[in-house]
Amino acid sequence: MYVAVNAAMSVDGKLASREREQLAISGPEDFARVERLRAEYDAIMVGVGTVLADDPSLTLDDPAAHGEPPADHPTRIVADSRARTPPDARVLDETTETYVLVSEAVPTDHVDSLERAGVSILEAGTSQVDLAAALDRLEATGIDSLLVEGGGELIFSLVAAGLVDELSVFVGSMLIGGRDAPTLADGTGFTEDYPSVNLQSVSELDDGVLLEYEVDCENP
Ligand SMILES: NC(=O)C1=CN([C@@H]2O[C@H](COP(=O)(O)OP(=O)(O)OC[C@H]3O[C@@H](n4cnc5c(N)ncnc54)[C@H](OP(=O)(O)O)[C@@H]3O)[C@@H](O)[C@H]2O)C=CC1
Ligand SMILES: Nc1nc(O)c(N)c(N[C@@H]2O[C@H](COP(=O)(O)O)[C@@H](O)[C@H]2O)n1
Repeated sequence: MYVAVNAAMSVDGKLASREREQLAISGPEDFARVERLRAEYDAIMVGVGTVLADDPSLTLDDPAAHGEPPADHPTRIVADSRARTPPDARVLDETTETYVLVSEAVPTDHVDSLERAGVSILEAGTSQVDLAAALDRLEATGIDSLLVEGGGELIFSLVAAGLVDELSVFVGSMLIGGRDAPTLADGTGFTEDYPSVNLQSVSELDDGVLLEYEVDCENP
């Protein structure tokens, strides 16, 4: 499966405030670019931390704006080992299909309530979602391309597992600060074998800069 990561960060590398409050780091040009990007992918993925913090919809704002016939909304995917996604989360609405990736540690009653909300549950991994196994199984359902929008914990795990092919980051002209504010790649961090990223393009957008990289997914 082809995996791209897209996110927006401040100049100091933060995705949100230390209170994990969603911030508009992107401006209108970058949000329009993300809308076009979403239409190019079979599925959009986030971690449950982003669902709990932002309650995103992960749908297209205007499917008709992408041509004729209108674009399909991408499938939505949440990495959520213990199925903490609230049944009334926007990502579970009826606009399009949603997979929640869980692990063997998931409480049965959480699965039951998500299944009642119409969610497809896919189990992979023991305590946390085994992302490589889950992506293989999603590919078997016909999902060949995936756009990951965050957050930092999920992005780190995907990079650490060598699953990411490309990375685009909008750097907004703001500072957020805070040692506990989420960054582009959180998790445990690397101490050796730092993944290499190859700069492909730099462009000015809104009041910031869009950086596009190819990620060496063979060498995490
Ligand atoms: N500026 C931007 O572009 C974006 C900003 N954000 C911001 O980021 C913050 C959320 O990021 P963050 O807290 O890092 O949360 P994430 O969205 O990265 O979700 C992390 C959670 O995903 C679950 N998970 C399941 N499997 C895995 C795995 N294999 N590896 C890692 N995580 C896994 C874990 O919960 P469990 O163990 O329960 O499964 C984990 O705590 C919010 O403040 C949001 O506003 C988010 C997206 C984009
Ligand atoms: N590209 C981008 N720029 C920002 O400034 C952001 N805060 C985010 N956040 C991501 O967008 C999701 C919101 O999705 P919906 O519009 O509700 O579909 C949010 O959850 C983050 O993944 N992205």
